[in-house]
This record gives sequence, C-alpha cells and structure tokens, in this order.
Amino acid sequence: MRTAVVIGTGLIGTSCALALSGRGVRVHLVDHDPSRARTAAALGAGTDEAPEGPVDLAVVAVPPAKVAETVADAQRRGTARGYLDVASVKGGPRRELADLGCDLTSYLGTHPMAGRERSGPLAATADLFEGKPWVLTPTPATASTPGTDTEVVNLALELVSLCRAVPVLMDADAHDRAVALVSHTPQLLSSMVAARLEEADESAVRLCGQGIRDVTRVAASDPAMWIEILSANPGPVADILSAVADDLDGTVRALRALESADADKRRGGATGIEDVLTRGNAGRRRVPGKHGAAPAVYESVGVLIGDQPGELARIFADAGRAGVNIEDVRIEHATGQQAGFIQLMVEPSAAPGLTAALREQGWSIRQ
Ligand SMILES: NC(=O)c1ccc[n+]([C@@H]2O[C@H](COP(=O)([O-])OP(=O)(O)OC[C@H]3O[C@@H](n4cnc5c(N)ncnc54)[C@H](O)[C@@H]3O)[C@@H](O)[C@H]2O)c1
Ligand SMILES: O=C(O)C(=O)C[C@]1(C(=O)O)C=C[C@@H](O)C=C1
Repeated sequence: MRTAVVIGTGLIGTSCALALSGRGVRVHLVDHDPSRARTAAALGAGTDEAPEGPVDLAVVAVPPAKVAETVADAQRRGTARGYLDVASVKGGPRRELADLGCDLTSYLGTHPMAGRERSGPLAATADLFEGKPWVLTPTPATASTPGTDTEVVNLALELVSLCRAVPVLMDADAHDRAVALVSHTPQLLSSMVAARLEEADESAVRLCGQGIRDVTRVAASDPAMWIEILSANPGPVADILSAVADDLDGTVRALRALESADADKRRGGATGIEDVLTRGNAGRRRVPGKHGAAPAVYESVGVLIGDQPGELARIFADAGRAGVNIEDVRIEHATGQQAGFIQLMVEPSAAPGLTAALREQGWSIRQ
C-alpha cells in the first residue's frame, strides 16, 4: 500500500494515520471539522491536502451512525480502490450500506479492539493497535451477490500488519454479540459504578484507590459516541445486562442475609457471595494476556518513587541495566503526598534479581 485517505481524524483515525505514515504510506487526512485534520497533520499523521487521484485504501473512522453515508460518499467520488471502516459495531453499518445501494465488494467492515477513554487527534498514538486484535468482517458471497473482493481483504490485512495489530476474521453479527460481552456491557457497568461517585461525600471520594480507578477508567469516555455504539447493538447488550442484573439481585439478597441475626441465613449469604466472587475469578482467568497470549502470572516488585519528573525513566533504565523485561506497570499516587507507589510486573524468575538490583541503586522496595 502506497497511499491512503483517513476520513475522520479523531483518536482512531489519527492513530491509524500515524502508524501508516510512520511506515512510509502517504496519508491524506479528511475531517468534517478541518481543524482536526490540520491538527492530525501537525502531529505527523500525513497531509490535509486532497489526493490528486484515487488512493489505495480509504479508512473511514467516523462515529458509527455516519459510517454508511461517509463510505457511500467516498465511493461516489471514486476516492480509493478499497474502503474500510473501524466502527465498534459491524452489522448495522453494512445493512445501511446495502440499503443505500453501495458497492459491497470494495467495502470491508473492521474493528480494532483498541482505544482509549479520550477522543480527538490529540489523544492519538502510533502504537495504539500494537499487539491488539483487529476484527475483519468480510461480506460473504451469496448465490446472487458477490462478497468482499479478495484485493480489499488483502489491503485490510496490510493495514492491520502496518499497525502491528493481529487480524481476526469474524461474521459481522457474531462480532456484535461478542463485543456486547467484552466491551459494551463493561462500558455501561463502569459508568454505573462511577455514577455512584457523582453525589458522594468528598471524605469518601478522596479515598479512591487503584481498584476504583481500574473499574471506572472507561467511564470518562465520550457519551455521544457511546450512545451511537449502544444504539447500534441494543439487543445483545440488554441480554448480557439482564444476566448481570440477576447476579446483582442475588448478591443484594446474599448481603441482606449476612445482616441477619440467624446464623443459618448468614451462612447462606456467605455462600452466595462466594459464588459470585469465585465465578469472577474464573472469568478473569480467561482474559488474554499481552499480545493475545494466554494470561501470564507475573510477579510484582513494588517500589516507592518520588512524584517528580524523570523518576519513571530512571527506574526503567535501572531495570533495563539489570537485564529485566518489564511486562506491565501500575502506578498509584498517594493522596496528599509527594510520592507514588509503582508496581513493576515481571516474570516470576526475574523478580529476585530485579529487587536486588533496584535496592543496590538505592530504590525503596515495598512488598
Ligand atoms: N474510541 C475507541 O476506543 C474506539 C475503538 C475502536 C473503534 N472505535 C470506533 O472508531 C470510530 C471513531 O472513534 P474515535 O474514538 O476516533 O472518535 P473521535 O470523536 O475521536 O473521532 C471521530 C472523528 O470523526 C469526525 N467526523 C464525524 N463525522 C464526520 C463525517 N461525516 N465526515 C468526516 N469526519 C467526521 C469528527 O470530527 C472526529 O474528528 C467510531 O466509529 C468508533 O466506534 C472507537
Ligand atoms: O480501552 C479503552 O479505553 C477502550 O475504549 C477500548 C474499547 C474496548 O472496550 O476494549 C472500547 C471500544 C472500542 O470499540 C474498542 C475498544
């Protein structure tokens, strides 16, 4: 692929454009808000000048409800050899394109399973998709209609490879049911937990630790975008949420039983709570680890660091000098203190050596 157009230069479009530009593709940036295309260009994602002729691939990275009309418009203009979108839902946009009478052979619905709770070009990063699944949902051929062209599937595979993501082929409706479980319901549950904080007393909110930060991160996402995503996938999300509601009902009953003066009822309550917690453990074990690999069990080395510029770089450099690969990192900022607590996740066999090396460099290790 030598040339591409990215239409919609927000978080996903600009991240994609940064990755493509970084690997030598000439990228043209388009947004209905021209200042966003200019910002993306200033970040090094490409040029906001129009291409002189058709490009190899058009990447449509606009909100889900705008996908069909944007692809249709780009096809009418003869913008590219192939067209793909990156919206978080796949069944609806394709049906809308079919209703508009668009050419489905040059179109491929895709969805990178990577994102952030922030929108716009300034939130974009070139490595956003690295190691993440990128779902491709080619339209199957039927007796009367041809499916997505092989050339377009190949262009999409090249894009996924240039973004260092991992391609996953799926049926569009199966994709929508899967993301209802692993993305759309978690978004709503995160929002619901965070909503409890809106009116909470400051004395409680100031105690927020890493647990609630993990659970509520995506609650900061753009409501307008999520209304569009959920509007395009309401049934599958409602099905999962109603199963969660059953668990909530059972958990409330179990907690009420724990308040009882009757020892038998209390035992029943504890069993109910244990049931939901152990099923949660089992589900969590199924979440894949880095780069889609089986979940790894890392050991954590805890270090106190000063809350000042350069501390993280210094500790990473010291770990590197000790020959240790840091697999993951968590940082907790202590309220009201000029210090933070960092947990370096490493292979269990590397933990003792890292602990010793960091101690030698004067770091304060906490277990
Ligand atoms: N945010 C995520 O985590 C995430 C992850 C994967 C996929 N997606 C999907 O990617 C798409 C873009 O999401 P985002 O997070 O980058 O949103 P964003 O708000 O950061 O960017 C969307 C951009 O599209 C532009 N736009 C809107 N309508 C347009 C139109 N008709 N023509 C041209 N430009 C238009 C907006 O001005 C904006 O710059 C959505 O379909 C979303 O479902 C999002
Ligand atoms: O990690 C985040 O912040 C995301 O928004 C990512 C996430 C997800 O739920 O995994 C959200 C929606 C997208 O369609 C794809 C990815």
